[in-house]
Amino acid sequence: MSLEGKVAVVTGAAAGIGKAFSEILFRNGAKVVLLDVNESGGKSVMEALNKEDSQDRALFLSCDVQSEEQLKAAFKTTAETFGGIDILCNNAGILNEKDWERTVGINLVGVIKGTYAALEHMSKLNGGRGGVIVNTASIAGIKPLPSCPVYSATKSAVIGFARAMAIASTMAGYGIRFNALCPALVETELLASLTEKLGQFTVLEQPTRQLLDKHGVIKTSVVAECLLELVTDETKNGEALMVSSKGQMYATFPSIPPLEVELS
Ligand SMILES: NC(=O)c1ccc[n+]([C@@H]2O[C@H](COP(=O)([O-])OP(=O)(O)OC[C@H]3O[C@@H](n4cnc5c(N)ncnc54)[C@H](O)[C@@H]3O)[C@@H](O)[C@H]2O)c1
Ligand SMILES: CCCCC[C@H](O)/C=C/C=C\C=C\C=C\[C@@H](O)[C@@H](O)CCCC(=O)O
Repeated sequence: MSLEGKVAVVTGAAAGIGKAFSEILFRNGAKVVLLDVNESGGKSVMEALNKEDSQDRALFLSCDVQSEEQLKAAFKTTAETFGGIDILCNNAGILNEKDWERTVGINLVGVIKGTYAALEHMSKLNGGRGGVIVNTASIAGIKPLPSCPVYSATKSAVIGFARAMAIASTMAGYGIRFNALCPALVETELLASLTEKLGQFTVLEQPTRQLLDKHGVIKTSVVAECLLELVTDETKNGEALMVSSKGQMYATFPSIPPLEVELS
């Protein structure tokens, strides 16, 4: 699928991985709507992108993914401004074991709210053009991080949500592909101030830091290249793409023959 003229929405676009997603989508020809709670960061990413050509293809809208109302308003503005939505990156996320309910609210509930609000514009059942939705999960959603049990749980959940929605979409005819992207450790602010973020699991901070020392961190641009693959390769549906300093690999999940129910 070519990105020329396509309309993409990225949550958590003001910094880190979301900023890199916005840049790669924009530079491949998409119109990109950047959603974030960080207004100054979001506006500066928008302005930097719009300086790259003269078509004003980047738009920042302030939006907290915890709010269904704000998400619906942002998608409505996107559709009215650019004439539809083809791509959604549910990327906004935090790591905070101390405020674990907020972590669930942003990392999991925010992804579900974003997806359902986007379906109103993207699903062929609602008059949309179809397209692709990618959830930013984490390798911690496949290989749990003991110091971050709630974070790990939210990331397993968004992988499961993408896989189930992929089957639902095929069965119901939404015309939307659903995938999850699972990075290892990435050079962003999410890895800063770990001591405060781990809460009662601060006792496990040392082995987590050793993980960082052992494996290092990857650049956001490497993760963005993986997003491009999931968005443009129309054969990818219900996939979880892992990426680390060792390279990239699609996750395989066990089939459970005696319990398997044929759904598609
Ligand atoms: N950095 C890593 O090592 C790593 C690894 C795997 C997965 N991830 C995931 O990647 C995603 C992006 O994280 P990052 O590393 O770029 O972090 P980051 O902190 O650099 O960026 C996160 C962005 O999300 C925004 N945000 C936070 N809460 C929000 C909300 N309620 N509504 C809208 N925007 C909000 C922030 O303002 C920020 O701009 C997250 O889902 C994270 O879990 C990160
Ligand atoms: C505090 C770092 C948070 C990073 C979150 C991010 O989403 C990336 C996670 C990437 C990799 C996770 C790997 C998990 C490995 C564990 O199963 C185990 O091997 C590590 C044991 C070390 C420990 O923390 O106890």
